[in-house]
Amino acid sequence: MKQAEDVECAVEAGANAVGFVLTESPRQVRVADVDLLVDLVPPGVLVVGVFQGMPIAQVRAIVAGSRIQAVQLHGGYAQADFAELKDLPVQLIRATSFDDGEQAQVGSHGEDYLILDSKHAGSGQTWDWSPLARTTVAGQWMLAGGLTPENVAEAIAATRPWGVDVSSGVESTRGVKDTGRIREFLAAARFCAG
Ligand SMILES: O=C(O)c1ccccc1NCC(=O)[C@H](O)[C@H](O)COP(=O)(O)O
Repeated sequence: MKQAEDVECAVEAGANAVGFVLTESPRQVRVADVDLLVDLVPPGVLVVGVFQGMPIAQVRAIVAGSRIQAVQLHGGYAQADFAELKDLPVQLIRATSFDDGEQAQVGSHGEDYLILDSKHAGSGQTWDWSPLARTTVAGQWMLAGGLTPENVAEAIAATRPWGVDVSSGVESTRGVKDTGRIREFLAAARFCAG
C-alpha cells in the first residue's frame, strides 16, 4: 500500500495485515513513508515489509530501523537468510511458488508464515491451485497470486488456506489501489472465514 486512504480502508474493512513493498516495484514505498503510514495501523493489524532480491543485510538494516512487524521475503532467500533476521522482533513470512508434488512446509526455512504464490510475485497472475486441493499444508499458510474479489471465495473453498494475500486484484491499474475493490475482497474473504 502506498496511500493513507488505502491503509485506512483496509483496516476498516477488517484486514489482519497491511503490506508495504520496499523493493523496486511500481508499488515501492520509501521507508520514511512507511513510518508515516504505520501511524494509521491499529494494534492487532500486522505491518508487513515486502522484499525481493535485496541482500539480507540490507533487509535487516531497513527492518531494524523501522516499525515493521513482519518481513515477507519473496524468491530465493535461503534458510541462512531467515536465520539472519531471527533475533529481530519481527515475524517472518516466506513467499514461494508451489509446484505439484512439492512438500510445502510452514517453518522449513525458519519462517512463521508461508505464502504460496504465483511464480511472479505481485503480477496478478493466477496459477493452478488444484494440487493444493489434494494436499494438506499444515500450519499458517496463505494463498496468493491472482486473487480477486471475484475468485477469492472459490479459491478458499478449493484450497482451505489459513489466510489469503492480494495486491493486483484490488487495484484499478498497476500500483493504484481501489478502495471499492479492497472492501469487496475483504467482504468475500471474511465471509468464507465464517
Ligand atoms: O507487488 C509487488 O510489486 C512486489 C514486488 C516484489 C515482491 C513482491 C511483490 N508483491 C507481493 C504481492 O503483491 C503479494 O504478496 C503476492 O505476490 C500476490 O500478488 P498479486 O498476484 O498481485 O495479488
